[in-house]
Amino acid sequence: MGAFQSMFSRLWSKKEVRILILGLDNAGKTTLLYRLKIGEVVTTVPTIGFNLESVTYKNLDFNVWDLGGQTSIRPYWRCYYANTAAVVFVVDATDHTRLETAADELAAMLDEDELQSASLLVFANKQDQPGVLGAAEISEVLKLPSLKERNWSIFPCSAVTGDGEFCE
Ligand SMILES: Nc1nc2c(ncn2[C@@H]2O[C@H](COP(=O)(O)OP(=O)(O)OP(=O)(O)O)[C@@H](O)[C@H]2O)c(=O)[nH]1
Ligand SMILES: [Mg+2]
Repeated sequence: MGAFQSMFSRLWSKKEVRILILGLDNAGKTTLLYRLKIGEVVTTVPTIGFNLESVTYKNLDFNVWDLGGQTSIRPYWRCYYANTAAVVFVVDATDHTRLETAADELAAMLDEDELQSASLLVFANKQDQPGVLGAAEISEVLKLPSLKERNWSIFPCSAVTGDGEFCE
C-alpha cells in the first residue's frame, strides 16, 4: 500500500467519538449543546428527533448527539447507544416534581448493554434559578453513589448564564 493510500485508510478508519446528551424534555439539552458549540444561548424549540454537532474541546473532536427528551421520543434513545463513549445526562434541577422520572429514565438507560462501558456526566442545570437543587441533592435522587463500575461525575451548571465548569 502506498503512503498516500495508507494515510487515507487510517483517516477513514478513525472512529467517531460519540457523546449523547440525554435527559427529560425541557432539561436544557439543546441549550447546552449550542453553549458548548458556539458559546451562545440560542432560542430552542422542543427537539423532535436529534441535533448532531461536532464539538472540539481541548483539541479533541467529539460528535455530540442531542436527542429529544419528550416521553414519546425517549424509546428511540436506544437507537443511538452503540459505540457511545459518554452520556451527558442533563437534569432540570428546578423541576422537583419530575426528578424521580429523570432518575427512572437514567437507571433504565444505564441498564442497557450497549452503554455498559460509557462514562456518565450529569449536569444539574438551571442553577441560575431560585429554589434549584445542588449537585449533592441531585446526585442523591439519581442514586449516583450506588453506581458500581461506572465512571461518573456530576456538575452544577447553567446553560443560560454559562456558569459551571463544563458550561463555559
Ligand atoms: N433559566 C434557565 N433556563 C434554561 C437553562 N437551560 C435551558 N433553559 C431553558 O429551558 C427551556 C428548554 O431548553 P431546551 O434546551 O430546549 O431543552 P431540551 O432538554 O433540549 O428539551 P427537549 O428538546 O424537548 O428534550 C428553554 O426555554 C431554555 O431557554 C438554564 O440553565 N437556566
Ligand atoms: Mg432539545
